[in-house]
Amino acid sequence: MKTALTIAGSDSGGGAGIQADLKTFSAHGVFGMSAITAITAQNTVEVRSVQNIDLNIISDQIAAVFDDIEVHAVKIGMLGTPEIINTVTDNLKIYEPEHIVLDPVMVSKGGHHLLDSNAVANLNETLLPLASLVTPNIPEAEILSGRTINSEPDMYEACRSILQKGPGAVLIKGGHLDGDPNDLYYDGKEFHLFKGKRIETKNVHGTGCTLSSAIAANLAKGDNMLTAIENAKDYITAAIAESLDIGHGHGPAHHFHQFYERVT
Ligand SMILES: Nc1ncnc2c1ncn2[C@@H]1O[C@H](COP(=O)(O)OP(=O)(O)O)[C@@H](O)[C@H]1O
Ligand SMILES: Cc1ncc(COP(=O)(O)OP(=O)(O)O)c(N)n1
Repeated sequence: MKTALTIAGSDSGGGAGIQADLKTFSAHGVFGMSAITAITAQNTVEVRSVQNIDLNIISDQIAAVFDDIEVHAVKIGMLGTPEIINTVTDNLKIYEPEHIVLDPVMVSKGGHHLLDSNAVANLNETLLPLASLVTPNIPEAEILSGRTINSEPDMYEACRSILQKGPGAVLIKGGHLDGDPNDLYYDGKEFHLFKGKRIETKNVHGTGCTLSSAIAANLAKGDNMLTAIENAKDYITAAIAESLDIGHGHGPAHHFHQFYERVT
């Protein structure tokens, strides 16, 4: 059985964070494991409060998994502070997993800051160079690249700037632009536009978490990077198309356990 580890925050509402990641791993037939970096009191409407986890406990969770179990891919989500970023980086340098998908979570859909603004430098300098793939949304890509992104052509220059910070590849997600949600990939050699069709729904909570963990699951199962992203894009599109009207805000994506049976 293939395995994947998510290093991320908990969302009590179950739509994003660790909960979305583990549901996604499971739907892909991958055994999911977790190292929790923060506990958020969150629902489909808002993030009410956040408790960051003690650095030693974060470190111990990662070590406990790697010391015992073969990890085929790692997904990284909410990290919160410069100190948490440094702790995670130090551990990844020790265990050197083959695939690291970094979702540089900064702000929740409801506008709550999930990453200290003074932590972006740490993200750029320490963690980005270790990532096989970094998957910012448009506001995150603007911060990482230092460029304004108003259109698809702007995404190309932002990809180039982010790649210079050292990740193996970058995928800028286009969900926050008007029009169809196309995601742009760049690995220094080629660009690839993963085209989407916009689904009219408010229920898009946790879509970024779901996409990045689906990519990690597909890499764990042996897909190459482009195939892993293509398959993950199909997964998130189906998960949004049949997203759940749970709660009073942005409902969650629907994780189909029969996803592969449905499409094959
Ligand atoms: N309304 C939508 N219809 C179809 N796909 C969408 C929609 N909104 C977002 N997506 C896709 O979901 C994924 C996550 O997108 P995005 O919303 O940009 O990230 P985040 O959740 O990190 O803010 C991307 O593949 C994006 O293209
Ligand atoms: C604990 C936690 N981690 C990450 C997020 C952000 O998730 P994302 O997939 O970007 O979804 P939205 O917040 O934009 O709905 C989160 N909210 N909580």
